[in-house]
Amino acid sequence: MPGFLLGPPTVPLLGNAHIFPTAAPHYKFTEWARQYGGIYSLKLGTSTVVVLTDAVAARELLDKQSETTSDRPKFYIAELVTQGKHMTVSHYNSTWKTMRKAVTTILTQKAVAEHLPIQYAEAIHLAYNLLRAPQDFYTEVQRFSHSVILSVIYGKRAPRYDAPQTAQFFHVLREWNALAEPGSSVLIDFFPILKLVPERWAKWKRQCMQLRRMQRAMYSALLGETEDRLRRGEENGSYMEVLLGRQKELNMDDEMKLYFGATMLEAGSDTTSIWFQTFFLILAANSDAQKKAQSEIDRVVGEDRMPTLDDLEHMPYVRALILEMHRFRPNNPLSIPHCTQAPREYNGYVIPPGTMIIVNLWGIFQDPELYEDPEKFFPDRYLITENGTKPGVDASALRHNLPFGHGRRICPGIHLAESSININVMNLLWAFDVKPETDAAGNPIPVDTLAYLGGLAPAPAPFKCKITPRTAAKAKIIEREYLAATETFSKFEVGLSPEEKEFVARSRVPMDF
Ligand code: HEM
Repeated sequence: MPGFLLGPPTVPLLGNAHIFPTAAPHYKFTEWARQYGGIYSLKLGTSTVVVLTDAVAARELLDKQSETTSDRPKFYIAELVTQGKHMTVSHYNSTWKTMRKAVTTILTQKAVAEHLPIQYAEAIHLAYNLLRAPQDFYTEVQRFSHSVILSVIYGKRAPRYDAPQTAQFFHVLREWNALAEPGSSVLIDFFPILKLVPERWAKWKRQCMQLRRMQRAMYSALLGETEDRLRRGEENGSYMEVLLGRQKELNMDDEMKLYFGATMLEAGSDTTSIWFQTFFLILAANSDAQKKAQSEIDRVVGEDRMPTLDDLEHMPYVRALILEMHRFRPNNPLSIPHCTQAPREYNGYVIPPGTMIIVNLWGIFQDPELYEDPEKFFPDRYLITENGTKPGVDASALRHNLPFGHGRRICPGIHLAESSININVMNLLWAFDVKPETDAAGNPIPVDTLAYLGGLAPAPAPFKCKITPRTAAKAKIIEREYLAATETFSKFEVGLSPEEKEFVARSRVPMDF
């Protein structure tokens, strides 16, 4: 006899809407999980939300039954802005399938290996910029992530964060994130009557239209640049060149082409950069783990060269540190919600079609039944057991790429993200010491590792830390490698603004470190 899921008590009409958390919802969802169990439900109006704080349930429903649990929930704001063409939030339909097929061809492990030269070069540029302006680390990691994906997709790099096109991209991205923030958008989805509010009283409708105009102008300009280069016979192997040649075969209309680029740039720029902002935050708070990782890197790499990806297999502690980073502060604490397209039954519970399914990664990774002292940053746990859990615990539903999601919606950028993470973690630990900022009396000002902004992928609230080269010799090696990467960069230094050209030229004048 099927049963119904437990959850917080509801009130007529609203269900749980009056207690639905709008800021940092993963905390409340985790609190409820400890009370109602690893799978419970919430009601928002007439709709149902199921929260999974249980890796087994997530695997059974989202990995194993992926053909009926890969839809995304209704998202009216995204519909207005992108007309259903943004792959990350698009419904599980033919548009999504076309775009997913296109993305899979560029981001396979083999294809990503071909992008490694520009990833290495950008990682060296990141280290070089940190020598010159360490206080800008927060925006510099954004520039790095953006430049890598911009080169892969549009064949041009972003050498400077505050150059007009790059600044505009991050401005539009911030507007989009703010508008799509679960707090503001969820109510419209669950109480559709709000859609009828006329535009003059609904500021969010005007904001959606303005954002749509900004997005279309920006992505049309980028696409136009690629088309012009193609016409001039100046191809440089970017994915948009391939796509323009195979548009008919891939069955993409112009709007899909535009939003395909948008999805990739947004997903590729925001995520990896948040990972690195968190990395600096955690290093500033954990000097012991930092020193342990540095001594392993020094043993494997030495003083005379920078690390390479081949070195990583000889660095168990650094690999453990990366896994612990993903567990301790997952980029998407609630992954990205899925939605059922058919009735499901799990463990005797009924899940109706159209149910939003949220995987509470935060709650899973902070579960004291699974992890010893889960609130402690402790990379060694991944040296003790494969999944970092307490010895003897059933961890068969955990996997190292759990922070990248589930089933057919699993992050297609996983290989690109992993190479960026692996290269930079080794480089940065090899090259720099990261410490808390000090006050006027020289006392360290502790960082707050729980101070985060909002959104589905919350970034650490801006913070200060001290990033200093570990030795002058290492600084010189970074500079040498940066100058040697000029040839790799030059292929992607196309269509640069005067500010960017001037910046690039200035950055290639050797400094006295
Ligand atoms: C630290 C880095 C990253 C993390 C932790 C991450 C995590 C995620 C997660 C949790 C999802 C949702 C999966 C699901 O619905 O089950 C996702 C989706 C997605 N990610 Fe990533 N991601 C990262 C980097 C990237 C990069 C570099 C790219 C692009 C180059 C990318 C492109 C995408 C796209 C396009 C989707 C939507 C997939 C779909 O809906 O079918 N991600 N990512």
